[in-house]
Amino acid sequence: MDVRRMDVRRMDVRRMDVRRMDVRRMDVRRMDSKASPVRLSPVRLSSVRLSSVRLSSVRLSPSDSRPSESRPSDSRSSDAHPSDAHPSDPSLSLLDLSVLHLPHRLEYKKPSIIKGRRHGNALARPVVWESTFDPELLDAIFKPQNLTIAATVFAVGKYIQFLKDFLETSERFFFVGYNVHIYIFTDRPNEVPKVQTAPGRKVSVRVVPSSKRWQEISARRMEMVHGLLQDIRSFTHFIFCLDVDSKYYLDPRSRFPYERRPESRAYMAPSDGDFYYCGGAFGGSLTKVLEMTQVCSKNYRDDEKDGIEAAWQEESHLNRDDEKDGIEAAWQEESHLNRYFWENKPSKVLSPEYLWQDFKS
Ligand SMILES: CC(=O)N[C@H]1[C@@H](OP(=O)(O)OP(=O)(O)OC[C@H]2O[C@@H](n3ccc(=O)[nH]c3=O)[C@H](O)[C@@H]2O)O[C@H](CO)[C@H](O)[C@@H]1O
Ligand SMILES: [Mn+2]
Repeated sequence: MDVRRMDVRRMDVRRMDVRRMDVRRMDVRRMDSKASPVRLSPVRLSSVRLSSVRLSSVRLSPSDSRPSESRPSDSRSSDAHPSDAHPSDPSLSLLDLSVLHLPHRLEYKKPSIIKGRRHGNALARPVVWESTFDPELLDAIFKPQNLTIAATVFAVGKYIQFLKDFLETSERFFFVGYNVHIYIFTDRPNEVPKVQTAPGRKVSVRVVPSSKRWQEISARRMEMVHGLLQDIRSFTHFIFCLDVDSKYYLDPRSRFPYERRPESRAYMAPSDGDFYYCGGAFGGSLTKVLEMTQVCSKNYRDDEKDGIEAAWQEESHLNRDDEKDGIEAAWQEESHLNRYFWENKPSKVLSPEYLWQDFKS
């Protein structure tokens, strides 16, 4: 999937709002699940941080999901452990105190994400960002409490192919050191990959009906998750319900999508780089931007003139369009921009809040 082909909108931070855009109307949907070199830049993709790692996701067209005669009541459970119950644990009752109910039809100003980061927003609820918490401190407080964390993940139809990555990266990043129980809902129990789990962690499978409509698969998760929660409520403290087409990652800079071919003037060695800067929002004083655009455009043109295309054409990391003419840096001007900012550090770096991937609007 090429995220560049998706619509990235410029967001005015003063009027920032969660946008709802149906990604299903985009080309991405028609992507063949077999041919899926996913190029997601770490900065570009909206991400969720759980336990200090990013969870990024891709989606497939679930067109080959099979209809099924079976009904929801076919769901089988193989995972209840009532003997583990510790209902008197104080953290269970504490959770209820955190619920705020909105008085009927009260109108109020939209909470600010910007102010909320430092001062608490209109809801007196923090917006959780990296650096607004200290993972070591949280672990020191929560680990001794012997908490049980559950996660649900649906892998129906061909989405089963995502499960291996999901499970393997969960094992490495998702609440490491806690009791973790992952509940897989699938119509293909025989295809669930075997993944080695550390002590205290387990995975179990619940069989659910197939469906040919992805809308139904996605929507019926609420009902099935609800059913599961009834079974596990007495011995589970927290639950996270996750898309299976996700995986956790902590990318080293050697894996940033910089230009990696030494022939290019945008080349970045594996040990180079600070951040991956996206090309969709930059600015500054006129003279600085003038310098920058001059260097980048000259380097781009000189690369082109050098006719290194023969060598480049063989590069496997080129996307299809690049292969055709073989003259562009991996990510065109963005690659040159990244090289430039490696040598000439920008005076300010904007967070991904300033240019967010819009999946929905
Ligand atoms: C990252 C994110 O915000 N994802 C949400 C977005 O979905 P996405 O656009 O990410 O949709 P999606 O195709 O990932 O479907 C959601 C999930 O349903 C499951 N699935 C779907 C199709 C299928 O054939 N088999 C299967 O198992 C699977 O776990 C998948 O991860 O909008 C959906 C609305 O319906 C859900 O709210 C998703 O949670
Ligand atoms: Mn998804």
